[in-house]
Amino acid sequence: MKPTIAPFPAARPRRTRRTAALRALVRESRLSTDDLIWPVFVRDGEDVEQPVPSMPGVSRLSIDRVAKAAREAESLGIPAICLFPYTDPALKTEDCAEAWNPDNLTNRAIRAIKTAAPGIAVMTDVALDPYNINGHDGYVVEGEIVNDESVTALVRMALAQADAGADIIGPSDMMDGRIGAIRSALESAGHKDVAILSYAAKYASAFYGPFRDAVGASGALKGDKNTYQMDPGNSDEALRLVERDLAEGADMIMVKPGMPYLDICRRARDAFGVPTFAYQVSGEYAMLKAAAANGWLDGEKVMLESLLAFKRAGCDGVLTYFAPEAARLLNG
Ligand SMILES: NCC(=O)CCC(=O)O
Repeated sequence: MKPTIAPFPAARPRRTRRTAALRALVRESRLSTDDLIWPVFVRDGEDVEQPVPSMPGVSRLSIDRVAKAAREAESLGIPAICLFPYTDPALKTEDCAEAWNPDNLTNRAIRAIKTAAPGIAVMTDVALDPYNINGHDGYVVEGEIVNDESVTALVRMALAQADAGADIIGPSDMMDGRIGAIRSALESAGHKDVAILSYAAKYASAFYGPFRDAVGASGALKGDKNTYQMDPGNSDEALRLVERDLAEGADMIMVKPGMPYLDICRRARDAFGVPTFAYQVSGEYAMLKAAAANGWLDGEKVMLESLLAFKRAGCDGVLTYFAPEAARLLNG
């Protein structure tokens, strides 16, 4: 669409910016609590809230506290919560068997949330890194991250999460073929209504640093994730991956990280028109929090502006550690 604009002074675009009421009338994108997915870190214990130093305001929560957080999220109008486990290093192995333990942290947390806050959607993460002694999202065999064997394990993990009651499965591992494999396993197991939000365009980014501290993966990770996550220089490839994941049965797609990749959000939205999400990752959160703590930025304003930018870029919603803080402001 080519916008039509009369020559000055017939057109004075400042007319519609003159008052708050006029600006509200012509605003193109809006942020609401409906747009938020809240990522939460789960740890062992009872009544524990352990702050993550590189993510001010974010804590690892014991399951009882996760249930409480879910109730709070529900009352704030946040539609979904996404679980990430901080796994005891003693449970990390080469075969990653804890990943499909029906009683692992994530699966227990799903059940606790379903009891405490049945109205909220529970999203889970599918990748082996929280359970892998090597810190990688797939199996490591002789220094290589092997694809097909990893997919078999990821399917087991996803099935255990669906059995525990997950509403949305979020494969973040970036192995090839995992969406189709998970989709057909879910169908066969009778989980035909469990949705898949595919981390379709997940980049090998340095913005994940604080997250790896939060889930205790920084120490475990040997090497980097460049052979499976995307090269930050690529854009056409992201569209191919989104198309592939949709063809394999993804219901929704994600671009990750968020702020440095808004161009990818826009391209994906325009090309496919499917429910599109972005993940405003830990490093993005940490940057804004650090600048605000120093008084260099207005924390609340940059938070809301950064979240609105995802909507403008075509996203339906955003995974953000700011979710409860943003929701409180949005609810006024
Ligand atoms: N699979 C989930 C992540 O890698 C999150 C990254 C972040 O928040 O930095």
